[in-house]
Amino acid sequence: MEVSGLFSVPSWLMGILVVIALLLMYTIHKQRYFKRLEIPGPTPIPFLGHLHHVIRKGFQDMDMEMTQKYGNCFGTFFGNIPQLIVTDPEMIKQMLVRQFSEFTDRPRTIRFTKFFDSAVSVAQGDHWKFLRSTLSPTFSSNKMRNMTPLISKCLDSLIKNAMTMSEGGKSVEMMELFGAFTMDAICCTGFGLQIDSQSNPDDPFIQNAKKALNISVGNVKFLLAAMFPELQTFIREIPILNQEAIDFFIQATKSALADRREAQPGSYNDFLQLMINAHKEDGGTGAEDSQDKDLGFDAYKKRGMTDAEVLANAITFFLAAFDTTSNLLTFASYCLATNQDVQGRLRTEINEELGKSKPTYDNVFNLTYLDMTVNETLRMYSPIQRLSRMAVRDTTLCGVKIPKGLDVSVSIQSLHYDTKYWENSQKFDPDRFSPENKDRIHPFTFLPFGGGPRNCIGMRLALMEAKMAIAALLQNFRILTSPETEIPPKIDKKRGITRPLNGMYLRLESL
Ligand code: HEM
Repeated sequence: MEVSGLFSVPSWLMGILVVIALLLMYTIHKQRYFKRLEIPGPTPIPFLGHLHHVIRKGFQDMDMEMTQKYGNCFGTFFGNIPQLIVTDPEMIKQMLVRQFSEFTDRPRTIRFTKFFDSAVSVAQGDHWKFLRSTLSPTFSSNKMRNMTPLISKCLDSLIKNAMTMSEGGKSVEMMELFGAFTMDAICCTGFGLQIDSQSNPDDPFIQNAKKALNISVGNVKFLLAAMFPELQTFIREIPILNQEAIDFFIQATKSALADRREAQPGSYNDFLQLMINAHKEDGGTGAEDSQDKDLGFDAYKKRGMTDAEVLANAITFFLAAFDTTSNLLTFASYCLATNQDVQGRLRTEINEELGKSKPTYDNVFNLTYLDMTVNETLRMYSPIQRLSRMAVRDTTLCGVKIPKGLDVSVSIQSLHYDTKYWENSQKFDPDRFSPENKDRIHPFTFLPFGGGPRNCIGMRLALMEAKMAIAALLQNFRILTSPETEIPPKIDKKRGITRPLNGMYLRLESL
């Protein structure tokens, strides 16, 4: 082919150049999204957007650096998918609470395995409303109170395990200690399963939970979906979770379900049972039953939960509860080891209020300084770094135009470290949350469990478990740093969950 009569280019090369030009036009058009809305933000790289920052720095550091530079509302790109990052408390309040009806859904930025479309965390519209209203009663204070004996049993194993691991003054890897405790607690409170992963760190539940959560974003389907969001209708199965591990949990849940069907009515009082009660035998079966069309709230209620929904939600609870709660405990122990004054004050409170009594739901929720300490740990090391909503229709948020479908993400850590709201924000200081100071905390600047009607459904369970475990640990041990303790701990940037990169080694001295 002749170009302007000057030189000739083979047609195959011309074809390639045209395709490249079209692809470039596509990505440039996509990435002009925020320019069209007049929203500031860093310049994206064609196709990748800001994915290279996510991979290199992780969400936490990327969000904090960009917030410093572009303010509390700016646009970024996950591949070619626009994401508005917000840290303005007023905008957050509007989105999570006041304008919730316009932001009911979480974006399916990348549509992972179709199986999870039936999970309460992923479901949208009336399907979410139905699942949330069916599952919420499981986490009432009364249900939590009734679970005290189950957690108490797991605490006995935690203390026994801590004794063994710390024998001879050895450093204890706290992620391992608390990972096993959290797994035992989820299994018994959620599924009535008595596993003792604390005596057996190679327990398949622990191993598979770790495997399942080892999220990999380096696969071709994932990158294609980020670069060409339109293809997501066709690319529905993006295997970022480890399928072998998910299959393990599917089998474990199926066998727990089979046990229930043979058990006497009233034998179980956990959330698996609640789902079974809401389950309809002639509902759909199998993962294919996931929701592609919205039936409407009343029709869902009438239909009850399907097999696919029971399974997807059981597994979601496993996964949502494991890393979050165990990392909260890991960082709480680090904060106590590096702040002996706080640890001393907390032990005094525990001794005065509990003495030698075992921690229970009621007695730990009465401990003010424990609550302050847990909150400050959650501020500094929020296990979840971002929370997201999607506009279900065109709207505005505090004057900013938000088109339907836009992913609006709140950078939790940027908020938690913002010196406008938190004086000396790098300092661990539980007194920020004292009854006298609490009222001075700017609303919607502390969001470890999210906010509004779609906040964390498991918050009460997580706080109960964490508070009972800290109280039991301080009744039995002094937590100290060891030569292996990394101060400050490096954070694993490759995960959306805040966890130490190199483990958390501390010493536990028996009291
Ligand atoms: C320290 C522990 C935990 C932390 C920090 C945490 C944090 C969060 C956050 C930030 C969200 C998003 C909220 C929002 O978008 O506004 C969330 C949602 C969720 N969490 Fe948790 N979580 C924890 C423990 C748990 C536990 C123990 C469970 C279950 C047993 C759980 C189940 C869920 C579910 C199912 C959702 C989605 C709720 C919905 O979409 O309706 N989480 N969590």
